[in-house]
Amino acid sequence: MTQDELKQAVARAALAYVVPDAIVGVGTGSTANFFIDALAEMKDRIPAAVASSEATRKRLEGHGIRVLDLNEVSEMPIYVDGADEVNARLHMIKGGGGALTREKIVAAVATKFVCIADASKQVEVMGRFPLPVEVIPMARAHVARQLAKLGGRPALREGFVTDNGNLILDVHGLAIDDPEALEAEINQIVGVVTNGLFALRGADVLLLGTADGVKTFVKP
Ligand SMILES: O=C(CO)[C@H](O)[C@H](O)COP(=O)(O)O
Repeated sequence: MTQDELKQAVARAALAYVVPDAIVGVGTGSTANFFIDALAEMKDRIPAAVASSEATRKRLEGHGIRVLDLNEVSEMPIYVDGADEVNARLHMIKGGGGALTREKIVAAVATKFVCIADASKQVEVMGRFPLPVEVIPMARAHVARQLAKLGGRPALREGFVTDNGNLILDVHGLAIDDPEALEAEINQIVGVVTNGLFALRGADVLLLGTADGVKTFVKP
């Protein structure tokens, strides 16, 4: 199976977690796009969705799915999104598409985070994928110096501005042996909006696309 077929398979499997008559939170990226396309088939059974990026909002609306502002929503049973890396504790690195902050905010409101990923995203130790950090533009150099003190090599994502008008530093070479501690530590740096570690609030369910079919992992 191709990587896209694996992504499509997990996207379809995630439909089983969508709660009829309830709002669904939707992530960003190519796997999330397959989920949006699959969700369109059951759009009559969901009242609306919340989008984690402008790209996702456009794709949902393109399918005729109503998109609500998160501030209008107090309960959301599930949030479905992809990941750049995911470990056995269902901690993730996210933000390859630069939508990490909105993804983290929408996920925080959801009761259950369903991660959909092809098998290439499963890792023992996270960190091969550079960790995205969203930064207020005037703090870019300061934050880069602080990240270097943590042992990372930050690189500005050239020509990229987030939906929030900020910049992304992609941090290479970080040793991520304690993802929860590192997530908290990076978020303490003044000028950081958030970082792409999703460990303090990881996924609750991982649907992993493999050559042997979709495997389900539940947060230990
Ligand atoms: O965090 C993300 C976007 O900010 C994506 O979920 C992550 O980059 C995975 O993307 P894809 O499904 O295209 O592999």
